[in-house]
Amino acid sequence: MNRKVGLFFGTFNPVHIGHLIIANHMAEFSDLDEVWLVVTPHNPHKKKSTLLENHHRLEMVYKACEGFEHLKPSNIEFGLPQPNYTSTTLAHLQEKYPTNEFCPIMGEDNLKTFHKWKNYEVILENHQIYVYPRISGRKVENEFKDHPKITRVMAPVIEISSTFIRKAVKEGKFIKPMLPDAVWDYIKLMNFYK
Ligand SMILES: Nc1ncnc2c1ncn2[C@@H]1O[C@H](COP(=O)(O)OP(=O)(O)OP(=O)(O)O)[C@@H](O)[C@H]1O
Ligand SMILES: O=C(O)c1ccc[n+]([C@@H]2O[C@H](COP(=O)([O-])O)[C@@H](O)[C@H]2O)c1
Repeated sequence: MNRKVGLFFGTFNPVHIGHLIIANHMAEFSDLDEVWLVVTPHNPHKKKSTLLENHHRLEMVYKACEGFEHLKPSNIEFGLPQPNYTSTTLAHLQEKYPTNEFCPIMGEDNLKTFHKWKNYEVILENHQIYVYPRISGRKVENEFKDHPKITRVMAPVIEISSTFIRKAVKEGKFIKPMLPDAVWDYIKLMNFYK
């Protein structure tokens, strides 16, 4: 049987409830059978300076997904060339799991810069992209507006970022509700982001 797998890519430094709510919402309220949270070693558009090691970010995603039947952590990009281009990862996954149908998941904000991604036309040709709403100023008025390969899924908008969390932890703020409990505990235990 073909499984429809949503791919939620991110650096997850750290994974937070904003990520988890979207991933779970996609798994529960769209036709995706499951959602993989793909931990990216190096986003082509971001600096690596404040990044925790790959295995720590993966461990936090693993802890965040525990107890969610349809959410899975993925380290598939760890063995691929860096920076990690999504088109390369998709080609690799399709070869490894030929019967799965892979559908990248992205926020509406990412759709605005999607034309700058490497081989974005190839991604659109071969994959259905699932887009959820974000608050991000102006609406998307570009070539992707009513694109047939884009499926929109309504989901709650939760404006938390990993940047905010890293800064708050550094300042000693108590922000436990913004993170899955096990992730908060792990950050404390390991003394991350101090
Ligand atoms: N609060 C949120 N709600 C929904 N999607 C989010 C949220 N925060 C980030 N995302 C999206 O989740 C994916 C992974 O996010 P990423 O790991 O880059 O987190 P981030 O919080 O944006 O990180 P940073 O603040 O370090 O840049 C990206 O596609 C990003 O756009
Ligand atoms: O393939 C690309 O050209 C490309 C360009 C920018 C971002 N991405 C991927 O998109 C994911 C989310 O990006 P971001 O910037 O919203 O954190 C991240 O895991 C990146 O690897 C991919």
